[in-house]
Amino acid sequence: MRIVDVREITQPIASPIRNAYIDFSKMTTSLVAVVTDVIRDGRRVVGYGFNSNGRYGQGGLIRERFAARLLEADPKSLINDAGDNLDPDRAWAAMMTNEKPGGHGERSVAVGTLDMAIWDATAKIAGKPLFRLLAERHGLQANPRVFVYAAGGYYYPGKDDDALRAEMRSYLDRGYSVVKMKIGGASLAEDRRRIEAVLSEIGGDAQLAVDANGRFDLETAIAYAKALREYPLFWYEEAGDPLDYALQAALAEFYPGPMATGENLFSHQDARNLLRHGGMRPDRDWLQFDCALSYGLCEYQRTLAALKVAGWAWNRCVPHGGHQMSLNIAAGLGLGGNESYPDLFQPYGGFPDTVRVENSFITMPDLPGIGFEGKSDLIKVMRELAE
Ligand SMILES: O=C([O-])CC(=O)C(=O)O
Ligand SMILES: [Mg+2]
Repeated sequence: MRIVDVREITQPIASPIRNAYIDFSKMTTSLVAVVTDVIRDGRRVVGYGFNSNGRYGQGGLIRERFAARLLEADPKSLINDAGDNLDPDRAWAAMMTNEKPGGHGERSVAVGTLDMAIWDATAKIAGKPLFRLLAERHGLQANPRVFVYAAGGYYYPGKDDDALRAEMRSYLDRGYSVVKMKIGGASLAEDRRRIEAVLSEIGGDAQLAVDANGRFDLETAIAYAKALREYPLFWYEEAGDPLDYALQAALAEFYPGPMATGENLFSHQDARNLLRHGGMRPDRDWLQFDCALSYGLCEYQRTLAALKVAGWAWNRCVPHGGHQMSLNIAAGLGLGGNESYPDLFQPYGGFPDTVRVENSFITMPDLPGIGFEGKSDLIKVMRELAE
């Protein structure tokens, strides 16, 4: 068996929303297909992947380096010892041939996108949902019930507090009991007003998390901490620059509630540095590393190993990104849950069509692979690329 083709297309996921750092008016994603010569249920097995929102499509890197290396490798070097399936770690090693360590940049997005497709193909060839394959590999019991929260609350031209409240109410109506909104894209006084509007809307029905997208310097991060700690927030996310571990550690002195960060750390070494130097507290804080931005699931397993060494439980991880790949990792390896964007980044984000959110939990259906075939709008664009 072998990989016979790797395809990439860069697709728009643009919208007029804005967080404290960027707008999404030109946002794109790379959609990739890893085509194999294996037939299952009368169909050629094709693995699919895409990168998470927030970083752009990686067509150049994928086509020039990472897909090219997969196709140039000796096919036998990419499969397992039994010769009956792909070996994602061997494929990962082939992609990373002649890449120096450090300076992770955005090649981690290109590799993470292809890694998603390789794991999708691997689980399909094994005839199992990825979350079950992962649980077996780790000697764990899969738990198809996964916590999900609704992310949104963006700044948007002309959006007033009533529109923000209506948005949050609509997430509650769709089964969520934790919602997230953006802060840091307005003055502290304005953000306080927005937060209070949402808190009064959701009352005791839900909890609110806030996300500053790395906008604040230390002084501003602390000024917000002093204001935010008066509210019963689910978490205070990405206050400062993602690589400023000293800022994060200093912030912990002013913010006794849960902090969250990690979506812009793209390697297990960066994650380890956060745990070593970022003052994050394993009893209450949350880690948001997103495999689709950070070299994929092969690397994410190394990140989880680093967590264990640092004394962190895997259920402190609630990945960024709202994709089914992280849902599988959560269900297979016991993460604390996953992000979800009920109104954004379609058709890539979200759940298979049959899935309903109840009390902020979903149940994973038993679909082979990552489960893309269960989401009709998504599998349609995927098949246009490769089948
Ligand atoms: O607005 C973004 O870039 C997405 C984000 O931070 C999140 O989902 O936590
Ligand atoms: Mg965020």
